[in-house]
Amino acid sequence: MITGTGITKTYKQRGDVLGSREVRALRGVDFAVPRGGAVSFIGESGCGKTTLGRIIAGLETHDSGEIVIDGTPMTPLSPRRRRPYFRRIQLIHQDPYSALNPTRTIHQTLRAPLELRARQTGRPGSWIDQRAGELLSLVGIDPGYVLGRYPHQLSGGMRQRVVIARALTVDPEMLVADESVSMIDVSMRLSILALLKDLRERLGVSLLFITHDIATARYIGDAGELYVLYRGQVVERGLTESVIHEPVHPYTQALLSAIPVLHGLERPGRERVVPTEALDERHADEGCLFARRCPFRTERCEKELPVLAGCQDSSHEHACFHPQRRAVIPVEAVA
Ligand SMILES: Nc1ncnc2c1ncn2[C@@H]1O[C@H](COP(=O)(O)OP(=O)(O)OP(=O)(O)O)[C@@H](O)[C@H]1O
Repeated sequence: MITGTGITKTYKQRGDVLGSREVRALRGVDFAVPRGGAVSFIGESGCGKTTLGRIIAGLETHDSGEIVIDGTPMTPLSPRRRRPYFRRIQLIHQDPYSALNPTRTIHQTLRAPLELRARQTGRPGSWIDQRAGELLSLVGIDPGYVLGRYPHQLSGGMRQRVVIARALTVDPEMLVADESVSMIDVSMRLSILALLKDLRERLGVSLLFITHDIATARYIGDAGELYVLYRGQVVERGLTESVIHEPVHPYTQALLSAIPVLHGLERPGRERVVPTEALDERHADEGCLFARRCPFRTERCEKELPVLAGCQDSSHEHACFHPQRRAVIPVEAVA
């Protein structure tokens, strides 16, 4: 079980004539990924998804909050003592092209971490090549075909499978997949997603999926939870099917709509969700983070920040002063 409580992260960005500025990538994110569970984070570009994935995988530090892995809080531990915990969490990068060393064959790529694993677990040297073969078969590729090849000799889909096999060399408890299919051919995407689901079922690894695509989140996390992230804050969270079928936060509703228009409104004429580009986010830190784009905002929204809480009208949590089920035109309806 991996949990995070109140995770914050602020970056200092060097600016132009206006000087440097701070970007609050994460503003107190709470999450829980149960053993063998599936959790998806969804949100548009810049909402903090990648930052969160890297923090969870131990590749980035956070400013405040706590990550607890199997009951052990990480903050009091030295970086050296944290390492074995974070090794249980493997990040699968979105870009299989840059994730593999182009000068190494697939055999060399898998052999290095397996040698370490063999030493850690007291296994004989003969186990290493046998395990490399097993892992490649597990991810659906013929070891005989790929072991002697270099990454550039493989298709994008195969490369991504090798990246997944490499992640499995350390027997992880959780895979963090950051837009893992966005950079491979459309025809290959579904099979990689199916592979991740299959690995979850067969190996019992939990899956944290980070995406901007609602259809992907739905496919991967059908039996799990969906977190909707907006400007570093979780604005809606619950069972994936519940959030998708009965979203109550206007941002989730906009994400689910094929076009950013919400129907069934009490305030006709103001229904358009303002596109992000139209906003100067620097001065938008007061009140609800979504208020300036929201067709349902009231005075309260401009002054107070809503926090994540449950409500009578839905089975999941949201951070909104005016949560309401509203009809959404599903993405599939506009193909
Ligand atoms: N190393 C960094 N230095 C400064 N700012 C950063 C850094 N990494 C991320 N940011 C900023 O933090 C915010 C969140 O970025 P992040 O990459 O986590 O978002 P994202 O949702 O994954 O976006 P995308 O889907 O475009 O990758 C963005 O405004 C981004 O510009």
